[in-house]
Amino acid sequence: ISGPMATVVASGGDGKEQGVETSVTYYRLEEVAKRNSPKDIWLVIHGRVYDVSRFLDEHPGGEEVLMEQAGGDATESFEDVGHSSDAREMLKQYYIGDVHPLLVVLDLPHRGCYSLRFSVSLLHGGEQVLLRRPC
Ligand code: HEM
Repeated sequence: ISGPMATVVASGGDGKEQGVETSVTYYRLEEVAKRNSPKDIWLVIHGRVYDVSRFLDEHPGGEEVLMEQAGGDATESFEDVGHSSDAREMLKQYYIGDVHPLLVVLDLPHRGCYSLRFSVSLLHGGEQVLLRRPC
């Protein structure tokens, strides 16, 4: 992988909706991690990448909690708060792309143990892959 991101164009649905194409930009966690300054903040929530730079001032929970998660995976803290459905709806405004499942694997640490299950829907119709580095 040479660049920080990859863009994949997938045609949607069963092929009946002709001309409907969804373009998704995939980011590496490495690239997201760089966006951690007060003027440039990205977060990952449920595998999706959000640019919340212009949301800092508006967040009802304050900017500090967003700063703490800057450049990282905020899924757990986002869920712990029990955000309302309105809050979930707001996410769409800041969505910029997905974390690519394969790029997640490339970003995994070479040391330490982990066990990760993910689906490679792009390659094989939703097949589940279990990746494990034992302790
Ligand atoms: C783009 C991502 C986020 C959006 C759109 C968002 C949106 C909101 C909204 C609309 C509220 C008002 C209450 C509600 O409707 O649930 C809220 C409250 C809150 N948020 Fe977020 N939030 C985001 C990320 C986060 C993250 C990552 C944290 C990390 C801890 C967080 C912590 C909080 C807290 C603590 C409150 C409670 C404030 C209170 O009740 O006094 N939020 N958020």
